Amino acid sequence: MLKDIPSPVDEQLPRIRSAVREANNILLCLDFDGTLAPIVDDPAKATPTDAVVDALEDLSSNPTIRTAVVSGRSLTDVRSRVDSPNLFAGNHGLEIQRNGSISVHPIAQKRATLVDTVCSQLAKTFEPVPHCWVENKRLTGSVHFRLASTHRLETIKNVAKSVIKRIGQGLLEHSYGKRVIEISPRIPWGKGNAVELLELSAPTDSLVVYLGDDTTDESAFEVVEPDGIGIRVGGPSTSWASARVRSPAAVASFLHWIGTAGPPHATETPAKLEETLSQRSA
Ligand SMILES: O=P(O)(O)OC[C@H]1O[C@H](O[C@H]2O[C@H](CO)[C@@H](O)[C@H](O)[C@H]2O)[C@H](O)[C@@H](O)[C@@H]1O
Repeated sequence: MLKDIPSPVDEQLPRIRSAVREANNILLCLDFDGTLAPIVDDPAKATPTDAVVDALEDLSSNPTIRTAVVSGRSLTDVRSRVDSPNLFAGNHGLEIQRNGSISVHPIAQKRATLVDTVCSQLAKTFEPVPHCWVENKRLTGSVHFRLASTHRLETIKNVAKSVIKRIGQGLLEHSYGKRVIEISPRIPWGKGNAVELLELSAPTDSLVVYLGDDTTDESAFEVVEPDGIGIRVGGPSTSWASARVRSPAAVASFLHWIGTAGPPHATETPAKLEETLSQRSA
């Protein structure tokens, strides 16, 4: 499979519908910011839409669908914003909550002190820069610059990169998200690996569906496709996902739809489901 521009989900409905109807169980993995919650200027104010909350609550009573949130936020943070899913992965998959226990990637655990040192230094460095600030998430960190002046962006990125390189001593690395520089341990681990672990907590015959909007979601799409279904939230950019929806509003429609079209309701007529999905995402 090659990275390509995903098709609008409506065009992929026949394939998705038959996969969903043939599945005995579904593992539905969901990114948080930009997927369940619209992007907002202040990360502390990010919250899932009411339609998403309703859809997730409906899904929680469906015994054949397990829901998982897979976020770049810390586990504690994301859990405080959405609580009905069955499984959680925080810090881009470095911490996972399943079967009542939390596991943390052992190397990430060892490098938490280094992340803390880098975050403290970056917070001091950027203190005089308006609208540039650091979110310390213990296992990873984020330098936020959503509202910073455009003319400062290159400097912010260069300074952040050099501090991460100098203090991180090759044990930490940086990556870019939506108006954010992510600081993480340099280890071959991402959301895709987290999804593989979460799959162990779902019935073996589960169809895996993943919805996400950002670069860190790509490793999960890559793991899930082509046997499962990757759905990118946003415009027509290249991705490992095969389908796309426009926004968290369309995500809510998809969640409602999959709850209706999923295993226990496989007898719903396709025309009715298509009509429902297109009405909801209009
Ligand atoms: O994997 P996610 O659940 O999508 O988390 C990725 C990052 O999301 C948050 O930052 C992003 O959303 C903010 C609120 O909408 C926005 O202000 C910011 O510009 C975005 O980058 C979160 O604060 C980070 O910790 C996550 O890594």
